[in-house]
Amino acid sequence: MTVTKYSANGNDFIIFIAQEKADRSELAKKLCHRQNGVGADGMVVVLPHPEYDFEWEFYNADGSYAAMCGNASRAVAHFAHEKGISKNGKAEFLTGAGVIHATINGLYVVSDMVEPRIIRTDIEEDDEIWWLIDSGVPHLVAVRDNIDTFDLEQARKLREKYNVNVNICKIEGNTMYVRTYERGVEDETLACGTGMVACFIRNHKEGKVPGQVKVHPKSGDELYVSCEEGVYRFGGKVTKTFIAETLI
Ligand SMILES: N[C@H](CCC[C@H](N)C(=O)O)C(=O)O
Repeated sequence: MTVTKYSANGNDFIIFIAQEKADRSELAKKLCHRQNGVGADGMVVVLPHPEYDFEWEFYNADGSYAAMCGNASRAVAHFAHEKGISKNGKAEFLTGAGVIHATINGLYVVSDMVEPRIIRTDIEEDDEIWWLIDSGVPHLVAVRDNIDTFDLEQARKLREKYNVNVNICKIEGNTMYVRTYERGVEDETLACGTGMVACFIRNHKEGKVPGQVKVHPKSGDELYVSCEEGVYRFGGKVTKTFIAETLI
């Protein structure tokens, strides 16, 4: 089977087209395995849809299904556009969290995120306040002055306790820095789109940042997140890295 590999600022994905929905958890585990497979943080299956350009299935590297993935939404929009599945610089597709509208301009892709939900703003863990925000998938967000260190043991505990992705972030002027421990990868990733959006939502709601910020994830790449007329938008470059014929 031919698969295409993308990196969205270090968050990497295997993408392929299928005609039928299926439980592809085992396949995702195999293909995402860093040594025995192609290696990726997640796997996206592009499926036909009667109303939208396509529908997707998204799986984390551990085979778990997730409703949404911000970085994969940008990568798959570019993939679909290049394949002619979507046209005119736009892609409109159905995810587990709702319909995503993406705009493709060369390698720069912007996804309009689904309506987020601020679930809790009062979670106290280890003497700091975390917000629980669903930006397509659930995220805990803490804001710190310094994110040079990220205690992954603490992140793992919080991930298990709340079944979420765990983010720490800091602000410097109109620039936000984000580090994310990702559910389903069970480690820190180099970027997490819904995590960057969740961090922006907290800081924007707390009046700490304007309506658009530059964001640097762990990879150091530069992306942006904005809130325009109530729509949370997330943009950055994507890179198509490989086309591979799978033998497993
Ligand atoms: N690990 C997430 C899904 C992928 C999110 C992330 N890769 C993104 O870019 O939004 C979860 O299971 O909730």
